[in-house]
Amino acid sequence: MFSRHVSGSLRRCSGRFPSSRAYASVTSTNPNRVDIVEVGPRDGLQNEKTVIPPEVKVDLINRLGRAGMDIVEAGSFVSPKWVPQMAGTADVISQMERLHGHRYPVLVPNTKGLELLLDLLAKHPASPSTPAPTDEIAMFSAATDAFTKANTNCTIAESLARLEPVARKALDNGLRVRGYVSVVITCPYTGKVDSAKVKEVARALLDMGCYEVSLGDTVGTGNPTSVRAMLETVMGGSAGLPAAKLAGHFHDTFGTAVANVMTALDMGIRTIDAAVGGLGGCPYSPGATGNVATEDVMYALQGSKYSYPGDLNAMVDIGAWISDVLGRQNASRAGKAILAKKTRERKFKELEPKRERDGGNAETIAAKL
Ligand SMILES: CC(C)(COP(=O)([O-])OP(=O)([O-])OC[C@H]1O[C@@H](n2cnc3c(N)ncnc32)[C@H](O)[C@@H]1OP(=O)([O-])[O-])[C@@H](O)C(=O)NCCC(=O)NCCSC(=O)C[C@@](C)(O)CC(=O)[O-]
Repeated sequence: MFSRHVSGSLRRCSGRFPSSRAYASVTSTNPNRVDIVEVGPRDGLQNEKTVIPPEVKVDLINRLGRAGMDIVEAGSFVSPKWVPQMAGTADVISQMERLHGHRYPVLVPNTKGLELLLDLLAKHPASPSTPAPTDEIAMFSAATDAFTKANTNCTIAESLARLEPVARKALDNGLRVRGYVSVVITCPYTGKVDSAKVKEVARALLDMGCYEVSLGDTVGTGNPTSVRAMLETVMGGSAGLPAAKLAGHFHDTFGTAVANVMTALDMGIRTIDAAVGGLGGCPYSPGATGNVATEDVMYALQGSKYSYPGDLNAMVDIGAWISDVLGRQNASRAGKAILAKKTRERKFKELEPKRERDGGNAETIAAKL
């Protein structure tokens, strides 16, 4: 089967959710700079049917970094009994290229996961030439008990109680902490989700010291109307959460993920999670498809007021490469269209000598391609 820049200063957060170690998410002072958290190597690969060899994961992360993706979620320290695809993250993050100014968050579900990570970091300290494997964890809860139980074997309240000491210890060890709330629109087990619950869980994660909470439409049923309504609840009212502390994480099950990204940006959110080639899915969200494709987000933002990291053409090539390696369809619409255009242009160029020889008409030949 396996055949084959941007860095900016981190701003300390202030205001409603003070934490001496917390950081604002936006790495640029440009108010229209969109941070893309490339989640392909983690969210993308965790749902593959076969376990991906560490060298493929390392290759993917290295390619993404070289393509200018400056925040790459590199893996997770979860139970291998629950998500075998993420076993070997320690090897991956100690072997991957660590580029200065880039961030490589890893998912941690409990104290055990954090301890495994801290042991690894002790063995691979930063040096003047090489940054530490990571300086950031991501913790996750959800907006329904049913999903939290399926994903982490506990209720929401138990998960928050479990995560609180993880956040404290991570912050004490100089790590940034990001949070996730899953199933912010629909739960695969209980249906429509109450946005007030999303707000409550996101607030709890921010209060623990998360510098940002990513709101996950895990099932991918959201559309601009439901996403807007959810964000209005989360961000609205006197106790509304600030857009600067939120990120959007949209799966593309119903083909609305790019529209949902644009809705989130419209509402002031400036951090978007995306996966190259539209990889991914959550093992505990049956029927959901991959994340919004990074290439599709980049393409949608072209010519807009928004700037973003990374090189679209390089990402298109990586999307094609990893889809090929995994033997799966490339789920990026923009990626496939750009590749098809590149193929047409290459063929057109290859036919140039023949065209000249035959006195052929360039437009006629181009039309045949
Ligand atoms: C939370 C637990 C561990 C509870 O699982 P549990 O079975 O209740 O935990 P446990 O403490 O009884 O441990 C069971 C076994 O796992 C081991 N163990 C325990 N913890 C770890 C660890 N950290 N690393 C390595 N091993 C661990 C532990 O040592 C023990 O091993 P044994 O004694 O049987 O040999 C489990 O449910 C789990 O790992 N869940 C993770 C599920 C997951 O990764 N889901 C995908 C990520 S979330 C997501 O994708 C959504 C998101 C973020 O993308 C946003 C969105 O789209 O919504």
